[in-house]
Parts: sequence; C-alpha cells; structure tokens
Amino acid sequence: MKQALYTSNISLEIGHFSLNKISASIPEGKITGIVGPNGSGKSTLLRILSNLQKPDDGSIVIDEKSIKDYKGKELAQTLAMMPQAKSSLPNITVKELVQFGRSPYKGYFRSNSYQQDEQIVEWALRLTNTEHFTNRMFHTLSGGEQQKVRIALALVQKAPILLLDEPTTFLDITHQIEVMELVETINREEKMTIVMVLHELQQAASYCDYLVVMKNGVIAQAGKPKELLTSSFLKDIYDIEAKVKYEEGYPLIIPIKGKQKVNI
Ligand SMILES: Nc1ncnc2c1ncn2[C@@H]1O[C@H](COP(=O)(O)OP(=O)(O)OP(=O)(O)O)[C@@H](O)[C@H]1O
Repeated sequence: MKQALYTSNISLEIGHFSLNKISASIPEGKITGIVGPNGSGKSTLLRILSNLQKPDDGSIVIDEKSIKDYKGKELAQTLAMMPQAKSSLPNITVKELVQFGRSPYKGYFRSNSYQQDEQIVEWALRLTNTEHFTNRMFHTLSGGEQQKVRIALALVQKAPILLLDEPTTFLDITHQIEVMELVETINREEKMTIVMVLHELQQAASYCDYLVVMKNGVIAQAGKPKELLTSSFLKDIYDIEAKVKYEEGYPLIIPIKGKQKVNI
C-alpha cells in the first residue's frame, strides 16, 4: 500500500518529555487514528507531521519528498492541519474565517482566483453543513458548530492530506458522530488521506482503517483496529481491565467494575 507520508526515527525532547525514534507510516487514501493515553505524545507527533514543530532528529517524507524540501505554500497545499479546539481563532464571521484557509493560493500573478476561492469556500461550507452560518460571528456558534467550521477552514486548503487534532473532544455524542461521519465522507468522496488524534477507542475502531498507538513517547503498536483492540491491549496501553466484545463487527469495550487500579 502506498504511503502518503512517513517518518523515520524522529526524536524530540521538550521539557521532561521525549519522543523516541518514531517511525510511523500513514497509508494514502485511508483514515488513520493516533491513539494512546494522555501525555503519550500524540499531539506533538501531529505537530511535527504538520511542520509546526521541528524534531531534534529524524526525517519526515510527504508524498515522496522530504518535508525540508517543501516551500511554505507548497506544504500548505499538500497538508492541512486542524489544531485542537482549545486553540483560539479570531472573532470574525464564519465566511471571513474560512476564506483565510485560501491564503496558500494567494499570489500576485493569479487571475480569476477570487471567483475560484469563493467557489471553494462555498463547497467547504456546504460539505460541512455550515453554509447557514456564513454571516454569523464564529464565537457565537456552539462547540459542535465551531468544530465543523474549523474543518471547513482546513478543507479549503484543498490539500490531499488532512490532519485533525482531537476533532470530537468537548462534543456531545450526536456531534461526535456527525463529525466522524463528515470525516468519513471527506475521505471517501474527496479521496483525502486523514490522520486524526482520537481518545474514544470505539470511535477509532468504527471509523479508522489503521491505528498508530502511542505510549510514553514511542509507538507501542500499529495496525488495523479490529486486530489491535483486545483485553490485553487495553491492559498494556491503558492499564485497565476490560472485556472486548464484537457487535456487528465492531469492538465494544466493557470495563470490569471493581477490578481497576485507582491512582487518586
Ligand atoms: N511546549 C512544551 N513544553 C513542555 N512540555 C511539553 C510541551 N508540549 C508538550 N509537552 C509535554 O509533552 C507531553 C506530550 O504532550 P502531547 O500533547 O503530545 O500528548 P498527548 O498524547 O497529545 O496528550 P493528551 O491526550 O493529553 O492531549 C506532555 O507531558 C506535555 O506536558
């Protein structure tokens, strides 16, 4: 299977934390989930993949080319990143915000670009079902609505690779499912490679084709969700006692009450 991007032996030290020799492969045209306990290095890895953070060592190859050989706008046309919802955005209208995502395509010598940019903004707002918020101030939207607009902002970059950092955190179950269905639609219809940091393992199992599992700054495991998610996986990675049952082909994680180690 072709890789959309891969890393070789990435290492980084920040404060007391270190990422150690991360070699990860992201399959092209698939949905990959990065999962693992809090503080295991998932967001740091995503930031390195999107060039927001430089590693101390190791290499990153995107579409057969080293990340170091990309020019700024060229990288933004290849890879779009949606940071965590806790990162702030300017309080402007939804349309003005999403228009920002077209900046990698702005230049002195481009003709007809305004009309093309408008069409792409409209396409992203339609796809994310946010077109009725076009003239609303971004900060007046609910958390779930804002999350869809953030995805639209990343989509207008028209990059074939989309990185999403915790797209469902802070959302209720309805909006979580709506966002995951949207991610699946983007992957299937737009043929985009998607990489997302997720906490919810059942969601990861239902929507991801492939999982990269991090623990203590290293890749502990990687593979297809249905093969990875077992009782011993939950014990090894999360230190919890749980049964895993299958319902309509998907794993169901059932924690065993009274058997957990409590660290309070
Ligand atoms: N700028 C920084 N300075 C110091 N430590 C940092 C910095 N950025 C991240 N860390 C630390 O690195 C570790 C990994 O952080 P990271 O956000 O990558 O983990 P994560 O797996 O995404 O966590 P979570 O699931 O809780 O979001 C954490 O212990 C964090 O405190």
